Amino acid sequence: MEDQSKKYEGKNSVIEFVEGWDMIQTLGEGAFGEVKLLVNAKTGEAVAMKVIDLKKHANAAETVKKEVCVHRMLNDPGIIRFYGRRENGNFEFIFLEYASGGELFDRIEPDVGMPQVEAQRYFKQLIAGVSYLHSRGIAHRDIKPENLLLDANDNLKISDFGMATVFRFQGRERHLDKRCGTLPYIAPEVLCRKYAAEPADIWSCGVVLVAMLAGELPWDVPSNDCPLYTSWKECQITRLPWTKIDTLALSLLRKVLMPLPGKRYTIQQITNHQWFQKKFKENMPVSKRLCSDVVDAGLSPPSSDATHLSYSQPGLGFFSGSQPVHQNDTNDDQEPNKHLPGAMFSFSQPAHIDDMLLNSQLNTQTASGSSISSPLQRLVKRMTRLVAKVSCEEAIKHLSQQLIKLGYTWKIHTPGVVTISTQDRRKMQLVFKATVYDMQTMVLLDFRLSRGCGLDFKRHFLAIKHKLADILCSAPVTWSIATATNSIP
Ligand SMILES: Nc1ncnc2c1ncn2[C@@H]1O[C@H](COP(=O)(O)OP(=O)(O)OP(=O)(O)O)[C@@H](O)[C@H]1O
Repeated sequence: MEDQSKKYEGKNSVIEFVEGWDMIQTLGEGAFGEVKLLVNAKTGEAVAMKVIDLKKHANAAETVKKEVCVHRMLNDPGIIRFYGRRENGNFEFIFLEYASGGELFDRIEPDVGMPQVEAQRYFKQLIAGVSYLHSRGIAHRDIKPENLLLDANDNLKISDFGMATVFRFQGRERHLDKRCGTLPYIAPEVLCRKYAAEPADIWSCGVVLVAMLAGELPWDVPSNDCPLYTSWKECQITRLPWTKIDTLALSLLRKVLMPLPGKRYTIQQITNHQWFQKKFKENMPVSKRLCSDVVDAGLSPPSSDATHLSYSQPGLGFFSGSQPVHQNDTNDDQEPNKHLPGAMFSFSQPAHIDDMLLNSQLNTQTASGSSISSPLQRLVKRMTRLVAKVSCEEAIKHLSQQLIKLGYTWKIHTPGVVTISTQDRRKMQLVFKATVYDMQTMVLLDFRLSRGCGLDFKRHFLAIKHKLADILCSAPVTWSIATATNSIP
């Protein structure tokens, strides 16, 4: 088959990955590579593709094999669907259900969190997903808001099975001993002894709940040399973040974040708890919020319900007709583009359906002239994007100057991508990237976390945003739509 990808090489265009499937944007970055969005130019179907550079890390191949092995066993609405994998040279490609709502992490406002009603909804879905995993004998071992994705209907999906393992097989359960996870979310027993799988995941869910209700993490690490943790153990709840959380939620957290795993609440007990069952008053239904955002922007409301505003998801073997991807196949017939997309996408010459839709969102009109109702529209408050009123070059220049003033270390490896390095509040490495996109009528600065604490990343983002005030659009008419849409790059 002709390698169509060659046609689209170049940093200023959308790249066709395999025939009919365009690589639109980078969705995120992980330890072993990037996650890209693939869209079928004809049908609009969307797929997330995890690209793993097997040569980059010594243990990448083994880790990925295990991840695939676990993930392909799972089939539940609360879990990101696994479609298949493909290997090509040094790269492994994993095809996954696309979660167009982004990360749960993006819904948490630093130091604030989110309304209880929303936190409860996400927590219920998280617990349902974890319950399914445990019923299949799988422990996730890295539950945190960055690994909890949201679909077009704002439903939570557990993702990233890189640390997952089987703890129960044919009715026989084993204790785990691998110390893995992310320190602030990890259960205390994981750090010091063999541990039971289920209570350890449940603990991490509790920390996610704290992050949702308070917008901050309760401790750096649950060990006795961390004063914030020891004070929790001693039931001292008269300080932050506990003072931000209401009594009923706190009473649940006391049981979920119970240091002794044997005394910790089980999923059954969590679901029976009053806070879990309480009917909180809705602030405003999502669909109403969607309409009011549109009205705020001076635009006509969408014709369809928010629940329909998504890409459709292909079934297994979504390349059928050209190149089927079976879950355990390695298929080299179609050469994936080795040159993964560069930065500085330009949408000035839309050649694909996606480009038109992207532009239509910004212009509030679809190519056919109808008002906002494209299936790509998603109401996602991505808080780490900015719109500049200057050119790409000026935006980068200004950003670089401000980064120097603020004392950051930064580099430009790829044109249009500024990589910023610093330390988080725990003195751990924090790396994030600012990618500058030319959107024809405006310049978009998209900040994304590469490594480190997500909440600290947001704090740094706000400091940088403040310094960039001079070059930012204050209130463009289309901005609430643009920011609210996860479909722009
Ligand atoms: N299916 C998906 N749909 C949309 N975005 C996704 C999807 N999968 C991953 N992402 C984005 O890419 C990011 C990195 O993905 P993921 O965590 O799976 O990679 P990883 O290499 O396993 O990362 P980690 O370093 O956490 O192990 C996610 O946090 C998310 O923002």
